Amino acid sequence: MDTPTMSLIPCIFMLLLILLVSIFLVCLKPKNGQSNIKLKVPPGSGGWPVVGESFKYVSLGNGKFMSEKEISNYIIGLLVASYESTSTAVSFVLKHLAELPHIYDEVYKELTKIAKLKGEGELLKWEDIQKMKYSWNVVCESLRLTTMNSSFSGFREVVTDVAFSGFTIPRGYKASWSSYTTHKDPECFPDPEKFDPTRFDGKGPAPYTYVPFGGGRRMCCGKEYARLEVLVYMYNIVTRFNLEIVNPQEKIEFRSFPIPVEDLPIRIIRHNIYG
Ligand code: HEM
Repeated sequence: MDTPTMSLIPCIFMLLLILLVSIFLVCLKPKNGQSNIKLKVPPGSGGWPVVGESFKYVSLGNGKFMSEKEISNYIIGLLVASYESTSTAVSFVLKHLAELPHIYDEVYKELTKIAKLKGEGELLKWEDIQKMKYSWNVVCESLRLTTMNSSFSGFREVVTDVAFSGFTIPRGYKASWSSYTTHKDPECFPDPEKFDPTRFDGKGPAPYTYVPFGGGRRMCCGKEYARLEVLVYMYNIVTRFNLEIVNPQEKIEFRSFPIPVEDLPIRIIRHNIYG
């Protein structure tokens, strides 16, 4: 019988979208009439307002409510920042695991050890996530090589004149930063194209050389949540399936997010860690 092949990206996108919308709805639901944000629940909604509608009722505290433009900006911001980033991260972790059997084997050892200490079907606990050190190093290395913010990350105001590569960027200018070149700089990461999770052992890379989540005051506020999502996903895949890449020559286009041009087909082969 043929082993199943699936195009992972659409499946991952769909699962994460459902998860995010569910979490969002749970956050919006007032608990015993009390909520962190001031919500006026639309009449007849039974306490479960739909996402877009709900924003209309969030008070800005000065008797004003959000405009439709602001609402759509927030929703698009939420989708791009949280859902595209994490689903892309998961896709590339699976790609690296499928391409590099020696890395898969180490992750498999770590994750099955955790699984076997639990009952079959028992859910992960917070302490289990803390034990996934090698697996997290693999995620970090995957994020380094296929950095999300490949061409553009956002703007920073230049606070002092900066001389760079024969150019002067004057104080007060807005500069767009990207981690792509830093992550591939051999001075920061020797043999930069090599997939090597041990770079993150011990103290790991020097400060501000590894910045997939940005840095400073505007650093990604979803980092820890993303870590949880990616590790839980990885655990559930690796403890159930072996992975084989279908087209090792598949090209990756780097737009604002890296995109495998053929949707990254991966062959999944079921295994049972309990024998
Ligand atoms: C692997 C997954 C993720 C990556 C690689 C990522 C990366 C980033 C980066 C590079 C920034 C810009 C940081 C800066 O300017 O210094 C950012 C900002 C942000 N991220 Fe993430 N992110 C991820 C997941 C998430 C998730 C899951 C959420 C929400 C649940 C989220 C919410 C945000 C928000 C709201 C901002 C704007 C923060 C601000 O401007 O103060 N991100 N993210």
